[in-house]
Amino acid sequence: MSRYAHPAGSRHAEILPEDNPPLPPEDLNSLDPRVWPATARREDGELVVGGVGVRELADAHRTPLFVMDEEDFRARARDYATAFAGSDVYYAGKALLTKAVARWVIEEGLKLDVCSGGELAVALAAGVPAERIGMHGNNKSERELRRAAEAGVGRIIIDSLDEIERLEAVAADLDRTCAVLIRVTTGVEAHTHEFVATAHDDQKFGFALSTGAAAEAVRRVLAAPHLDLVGLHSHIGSQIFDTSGFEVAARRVTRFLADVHTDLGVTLAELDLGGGLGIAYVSDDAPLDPKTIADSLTSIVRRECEEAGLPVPRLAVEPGRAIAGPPGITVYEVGTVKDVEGIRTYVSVDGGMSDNIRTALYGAQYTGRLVSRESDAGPMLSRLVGKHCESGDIIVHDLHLPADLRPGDLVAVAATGAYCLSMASNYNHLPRPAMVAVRDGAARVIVRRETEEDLLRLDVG
Ligand SMILES: Cc1ncc(COP(=O)(O)O)c(C=O)c1O
Ligand SMILES: N[C@@H](CCCC[NH3+])C(=O)O
Repeated sequence: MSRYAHPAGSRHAEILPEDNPPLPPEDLNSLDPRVWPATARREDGELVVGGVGVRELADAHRTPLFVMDEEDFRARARDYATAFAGSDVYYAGKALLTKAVARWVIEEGLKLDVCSGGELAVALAAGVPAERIGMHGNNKSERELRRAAEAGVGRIIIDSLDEIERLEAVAADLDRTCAVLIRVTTGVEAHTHEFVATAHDDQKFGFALSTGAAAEAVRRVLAAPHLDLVGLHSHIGSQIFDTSGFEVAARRVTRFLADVHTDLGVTLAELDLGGGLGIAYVSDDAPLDPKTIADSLTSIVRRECEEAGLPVPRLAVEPGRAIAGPPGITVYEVGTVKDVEGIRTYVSVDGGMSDNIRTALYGAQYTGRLVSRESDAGPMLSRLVGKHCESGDIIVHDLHLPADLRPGDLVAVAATGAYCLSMASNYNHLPRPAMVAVRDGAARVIVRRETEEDLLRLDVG
């Protein structure tokens, strides 16, 4: 399973990925529909996505190139909206946020979660109605809070006592009331990498239920005249493949809703259970479908509320990866193929950790294929690496590519739509790649490639 690798000594060490390299796939040219975008197929041997061939894309837009299957992205957004009808689905913009992406999610009936002033600026520039935006962040500055309050965002998720004071002061100054949720940590440890698990007690997000911090936050917000407490928020982690963690978290938060009701006489109307739903990075990952998740979450919250004699709150979820990840691929050009005798073959491509930091950061697993042509050659166990000055600059640790792979071939890595462009850097002064949206045989640049001028633009010498 493509869980994350874990640092030595981590308490998650029991889920380290297998040390043995995977067996070669039966067919090196196959495109598993669980992993590749919905419209991906081969035509005359070449990968075509959204009706556009990768060679044409690479020639027109160069490589590395992020290619986003727009119809697949929209369909995934719609599936969430349909499965969670009657609830709110906030697309988590941290996964991937561009003006086009923001418009797609709004057109498909979702709302948008941002977690910084920069993401808020993109959302507003895209024309997203402020009331459909929710704002997260464990250290929102006064400036960010002011911008959000001035714009009239629909809700702000409170993450610290300092923020309660800060937002109250801003709202008072603007003479308006801000709707807020309180982010609570439930003590649920999702089975994921410790850098991305977010609901255990010993971390920076939210207010712990177990220590009384959450109850104190509720009291403070209720006492703030310009804050309107509408609900609670809980997010348990990322790349989660089963609902058990959500169920425990939902139960604990619902019990806390009941305590708030009994102790403070306040009925909170909203419950946001966050994002974190896993996707298939490799073929043996088995993600849950939105309907299963929706049914499970709604029934557990309903049951808990009935038992506690509470009205059922309006639910919200915040999927990011599950919408943006699978429809995106990265197309690279092979530059060098180096056989380190008796060990493995290193295939170097024209990007690397600057366009996909997830392998280096989390030990994330990916899969890839030769996509500019088909090949009958046998499998060559390869390590797909970038062009950065780091030996950890690895995109895919173990990947079977055809043994006749040569410089100039195009290789695509699947499921890179989420947290690749959004976490991209300019390390070694590599310009960040473009992203093109492909749909119905047409390609449209939605983020242009950086140039050397862009790299020098901020360097004022
Ligand atoms: C508060 C919050 N909501 C939503 C998400 C989106 O998570 P994912 O992209 O895994 O669905 C995250 C990121 O983990 C998050 O921190
Ligand atoms: N960036 C992470 C997920 C963390 C999201 C924010 N809580 C990833 O690529 O898996």
